[in-house]
Parts: sequence; C-alpha cells; structure tokens
Amino acid sequence: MAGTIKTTYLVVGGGIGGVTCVETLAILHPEEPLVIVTASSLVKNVSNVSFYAKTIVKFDVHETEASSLKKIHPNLDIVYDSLKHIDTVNKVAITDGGVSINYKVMCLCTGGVPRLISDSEKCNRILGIRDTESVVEFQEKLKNGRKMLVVGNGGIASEIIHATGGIQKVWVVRDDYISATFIDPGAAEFFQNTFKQEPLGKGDNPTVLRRHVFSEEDILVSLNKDLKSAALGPDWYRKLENTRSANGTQELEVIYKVEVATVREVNKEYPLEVVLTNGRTIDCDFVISATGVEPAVNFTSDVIPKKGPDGGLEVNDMQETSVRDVFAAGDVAHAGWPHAPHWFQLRLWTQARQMAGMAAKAMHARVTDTEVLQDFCFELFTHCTTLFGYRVVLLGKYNGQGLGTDYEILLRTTPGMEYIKFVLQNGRLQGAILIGETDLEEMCENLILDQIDLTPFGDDILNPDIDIDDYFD
Ligand SMILES: Cc1cc2nc3c(=O)[nH]c(=O)nc-3n(C[C@H](O)[C@H](O)[C@H](O)COP(=O)(O)OP(=O)(O)OC[C@H]3O[C@@H](n4cnc5c(N)ncnc54)[C@H](O)[C@@H]3O)c2cc1C
Ligand SMILES: NC(=O)C1=CN([C@@H]2O[C@H](COP(=O)(O)OP(=O)(O)OC[C@H]3O[C@@H](n4cnc5c(N)ncnc54)[C@H](OP(=O)(O)O)[C@@H]3O)[C@@H](O)[C@H]2O)C=CC1
Repeated sequence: MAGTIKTTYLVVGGGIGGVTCVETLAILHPEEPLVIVTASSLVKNVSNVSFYAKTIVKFDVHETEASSLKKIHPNLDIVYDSLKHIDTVNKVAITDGGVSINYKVMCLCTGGVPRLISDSEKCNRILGIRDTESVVEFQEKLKNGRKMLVVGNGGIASEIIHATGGIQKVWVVRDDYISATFIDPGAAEFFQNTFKQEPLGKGDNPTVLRRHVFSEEDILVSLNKDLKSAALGPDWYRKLENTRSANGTQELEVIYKVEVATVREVNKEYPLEVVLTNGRTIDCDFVISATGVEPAVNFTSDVIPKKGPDGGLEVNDMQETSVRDVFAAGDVAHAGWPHAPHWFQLRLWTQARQMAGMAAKAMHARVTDTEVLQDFCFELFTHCTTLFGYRVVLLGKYNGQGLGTDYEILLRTTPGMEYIKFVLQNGRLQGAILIGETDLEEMCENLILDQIDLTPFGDDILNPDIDIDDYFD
C-alpha cells in the first residue's frame, strides 16, 4: 500500500468532524486536491437538518460508504488507513500502511475513546460504548444477562437506563441526582416521576411556577456542576429497545453519591463482584462504564502540539493547534480560545460539526491567503437531544456554569409535560433548560444573545397565560 501522495488539504478521521470538514472544503475549494484518511470504509453523515432558531440545530446522523464522499468532491482521494506519524517540519503525514501524504494544511478529527473505570483492563465484562461493534457486544451481553451495573451519570448512562428492559439494573452515580451532565436536580425529579407514571394529558396536572434565589450553600449541594465533558449518533440506543434478556425481571435501583471501588471476576452465581466506595457489594453479570471520553491522540509527531487539561489538542478560535497548518476539530480538540460568555465545550455531534466547519474555513483561508472570522455558532452553547423520551434543549449556561453564586432560577413545570428552567443574572437570561414541546427555543436564544433586561416582566416571563413572545416582536 506504501506510496506518496501530494495534496493541498488532508483530513484525518471519518466521524462527523472529518466528514464535515471534507464537505465544507468541497464547497469552498472543489478544484483543489483533498485526501481523507479513514480507518473505516463507513463514515458518518448528517441529514434532515432542522433549525429551531439561528443557532439551535437538530439533525440525524447516519453511516454511509466513504466512497460516496467522492460524489461531492471531484478531487477527493480516500486512503483507508490510520494516521501513524506527522512530520510537521516537512509537512508529511505517514500512515500505518506506510503511505506518505504531503500536505499544505491538515485537520485532525480522530475523535475520542471511552474513558473506562479502572479494573477494565483486567476484565472483559466491563464494557464501554462508542461504536457499532461495542453496541453489538452490549446486545449480546443483554440477551443473556440477568443483572447489569451501569456507572456514570451522563448521556450514555441515561440512554441505557431508558432503553433497556428485561434485566435488573443498578445505576451507580457519583452525584445526588440522575443525568447530571445534562440536567439539574429539578429536571431529574421531573424525569423520575415520569418513570412511575404514564405520560399525562394537558390539564391533568397543575403547572407550578416558582422563583428561587440561590445561596452558595444551595448551589454547592445541588446545582452548578462544572461540566466536563464520542461515536454513535442520536438514536443509537433504539437498537437496545428490542434486545430483551430472556430472564424477564426489570428493576432499577439508583445508588447515589458513590463510585466503583473494585471489580473482580468470581466463581459465584454472578460472575462479577463490584465493591462500591460506600462498602456495598453488588453481584452482576457485567458492568457498563459510561464514564466519559478521552481525546484520541493516537499518533506521533515530531513537534508535539500543545494539549489542554482534558488531553485534547488545544486549538485557537480558528481551530489551529500550536503547530502551524495543523488544525483539529471534534472530540480530539480542546477549545483553547477565550470563550464567549454563553458558550463552553461539551463533546457532542453539534460541536464536532461546528468546529470542523470552522476548521475547513480557516484552512481554506490559509491556503488562499484570505481572512476569516470565527463562526457565530460559538456565541451560544446549544444542544438538542432526547432524554427519557422527552425533547431536551439546553442553552447557554443552563446549569449556572461559571456564574458564581448570585443568580436566580425561574422554574415552570407541568408534571409529565414540560420542565422549563431559566437561569437569570442581573435580570438577564444566561441559560435555559427546555424539556418537552415548549416552543420557547427561539425566544430564549434571542433573550440570551441580546441580554435584554427582563426585570420589568417579573415572573410573567414564564407565565403560561401570557404570551411573552408578543413583547419581543
Ligand atoms: C453512544 C454515544 C451516543 C452519543 N449520542 C450523542 C447524541 O445524542 N448527541 C450528540 O450531540 N452527541 C452524541 N454523542 C457524541 C458524538 O458521537 C461525538 O461527539 C461525535 O461523534 C464526535 O465526532 P468526531 O468526528 O470528533 O469523532 P468520532 O465520531 O469518534 O470519529 C473519529 C474517527 O476518526 C477515526 N480515527 C481515529 N484515530 C484515527 C487515526 N489515527 N487515523 C485515521 N482515523 C482515525 C475513528 O475510527 C473515527 O472514525 C454520542 C456518543 C456516543 C459514544
Ligand atoms: N444525548 C446526548 O447528547 C448524548 C451525548 N453523548 C456524548 O457522548 C460522550 C460519551 O458519553 P458518556 O460516557 O455518557 O460521557 P459524559 O461525559 O456525558 O458523562 C460521563 C459521566 O461519568 C461520570 N464519571 C466519570 N468518571 C467516573 C468514575 N470514575 N466513576 C463514576 N462516574 C464517573 C461523570 O461524572 P463527572 O461529571 O462528575 O465527571 C459523568 O457523569 C459524551 O461526550 C456525551 O456528551 C452520549 C450519549 C448521549
């Protein structure tokens, strides 16, 4: 396979980041040669893009043959291989198979790998979920399993708890409420109530509106986690819904404020013995470690690019690493520029797509010696997802991240229907959690971006009987 290729643009990785970078370059500079290095013949692509507002985007993600990318870029060369080494001085990338690719600018989109709990190396009954293969392995374990332990409190754990059935589940979280990466304790309670009941019709339950001024103590015990933060896509968990263990029982126990201390294989009724940090022992068939991702910096380089505290390749607002002409985007990157007040990094589809689009524009600007500004999407953190069957939209500093101690929360909740949380500081909206079909996305986006003083509206801003939108038209 060895040989030499000369290209203007080089993109590494066939996830959402790599494919978005290729698609954007296909629009910006179709006549220039472009190479994508992808270890897999399948790559990710985005479809059904719908805009809830200027920056709030929802889309579907599918797998497609890498060769289909040639339809959009006539000068695309696909190398089915893995990047091994970058010689940044001579601008040559070398693959495992010995192909040398001479580039002018390159973008690293190598994604991340699951960060598993310790003991995972000793035992193949501790699984992480990242790609299609890991889901197939999980499905096999589910079919024959009686009891599983899920550790972690983010997106994957929440989706697994929601989608699996016919198996006893023990969910071990280190917070005092569920799904802490995405929501607050109030929303967790809203979801937990729905576990117990059928969805309600409008009018079955009263709407509650309340304002809460937080003290430091409140915040410490409940809200305001510093969010840390790929690669299957939305709806991956639907595959689990039809995978039922023949054992039949279905129970969920959530154990709060603990971690897994040790896991060992034993010769007892259940093959795994998990000891928690509170001393309790749980016997189970397997463990799902849904404990975050680590950037996949799985290649060497003559000059090592600077890394962020999360181990990601630190990039500036143009997505360029500390090594000139080497850009990075998606889960492998650490957003190292001074962030806009209502944006922060979370390793998500949306951000991988936004970063990669930005990287492509900056790479094109470098090659054509032109100027480009950072995209507007980095002004506001937005995330649209589905949790426990509900639409969830997260905007800005939705959990008060980095706001200190003097902010207010305005809540409106209708059990089984909607949960709306506004985070206000100095009377201005800083973030919001919108659960259910609230239709408030666009208004919230405008209120956060324009920083309109909402003091004159008092609690009416969330009064369901007042159409507050009218005030801002
Ligand atoms: C189970 C699961 C569910 C998720 N659900 C959601 C969701 O609902 N919403 C959401 O916003 N986000 C979700 N995410 C997160 C999202 O998938 C990631 O943020 C996103 O896929 C990151 O894209 P990426 O292109 O940076 O990385 P990846 O998708 O990981 O792609 C990286 C690619 O690079 C390749 N690669 C790695 N190293 C090399 C190398 N050395 N040479 C060549 N190729 C290489 C990999 O094989 C891979 O194809 C989910 C993640 C998981 C694991
Ligand atoms: N619907 C969506 O948008 C989804 C998004 N994703 C994305 O995919 C990626 C992987 O998901 P996931 O693995 O859930 O990662 P997340 O980063 O979302 O969550 C990881 C969770 O595990 C906890 N944790 C980390 N280490 C330990 C440990 N040693 N013991 C106990 N708990 C631990 C974290 O707690 P702490 O915060 O305290 O560190 C956090 O609650 C993420 O980027 C996520 O955003 C995944 C699924 C769905």
